[in-house]
Amino acid sequence: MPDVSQRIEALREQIEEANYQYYGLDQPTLSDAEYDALLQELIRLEKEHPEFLTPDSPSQRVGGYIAKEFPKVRHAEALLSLDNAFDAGDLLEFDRRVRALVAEVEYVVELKIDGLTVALTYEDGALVRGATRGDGEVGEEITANLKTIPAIPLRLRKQADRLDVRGEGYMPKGSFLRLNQEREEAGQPLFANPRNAAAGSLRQLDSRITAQRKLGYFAYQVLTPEEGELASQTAVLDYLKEQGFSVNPEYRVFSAIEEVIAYCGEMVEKRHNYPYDIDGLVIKVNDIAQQRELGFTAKSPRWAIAYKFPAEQVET
Ligand SMILES: NC(=O)c1cc2c(N)ncc(C(N)=O)c2s1
Repeated sequence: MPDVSQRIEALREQIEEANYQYYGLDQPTLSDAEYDALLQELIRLEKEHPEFLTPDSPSQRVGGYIAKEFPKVRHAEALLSLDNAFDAGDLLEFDRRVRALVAEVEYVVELKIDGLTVALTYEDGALVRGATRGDGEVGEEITANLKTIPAIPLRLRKQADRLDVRGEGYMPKGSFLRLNQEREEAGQPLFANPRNAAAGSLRQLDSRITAQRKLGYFAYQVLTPEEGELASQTAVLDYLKEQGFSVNPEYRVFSAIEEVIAYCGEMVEKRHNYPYDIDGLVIKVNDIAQQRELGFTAKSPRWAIAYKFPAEQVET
């Protein structure tokens, strides 16, 4: 009979691997029943042997920490907002500004998830802090709540002294519909949309409530790609996936803005084809060195722009 600490370690590895397969690779390996059985055994063993409990154990995903308030935390680098483009003219203008500064350019186009931006910090491979965007400079520290989101790894899969990740926390449409049904049955006020529901869920003082909200997370940026010798945005996305993050697979690379414009037109028709809300696309210069050359204006990167889908006629 392996000793308890070996059994606990084995359970943690199996559970985190199952999370990665399900949320990182979208290829589940365990059934829900098998997964729950492992998690229940881990929680039981950690209760019987608290000396083996560690903060990065997957048992912490069920929450249980009740914050009094959310401490403020200053971001390592400001989370700037994106300039917006609403039509082909705006995108052509963006491309002209880019090409005035860099010669050959390639664009990556990613889905703009309608959630809220969340910054994550890992030290020696462990998630040590997570924060909301706040005003871009200072956010709210909501680490305990973020640990309940299986798509956010508690430990990185590859060695990294320090890693700062940006991504979007969101509530899948299915979770939103189920939550509002429960609230309606309980006579509670309904959430207007998945974005509000995600914001409310991430800012719960009781992380057990966050754990029940079935939130998701798509990682899309690292702060210092040069450190990891990541030369392009597509290399950053591959790296994030290797590290165990859930990375949205719907991204395209184009070498001409006309192709980006055509893709934006296609996506207006497909915007409801996903199990989560999107409100546009994010177009970025792919090459990291060119992003550095282009730099930032006072409020936004020069190397990226958000294409916003046209407002829809609300059925009255
Ligand atoms: N405000 C921002 O910088 C961004 C906001 C978002 C968003 N809501 N969804 C996806 C991305 C992305 N894939 O880069 C970005 S970037």
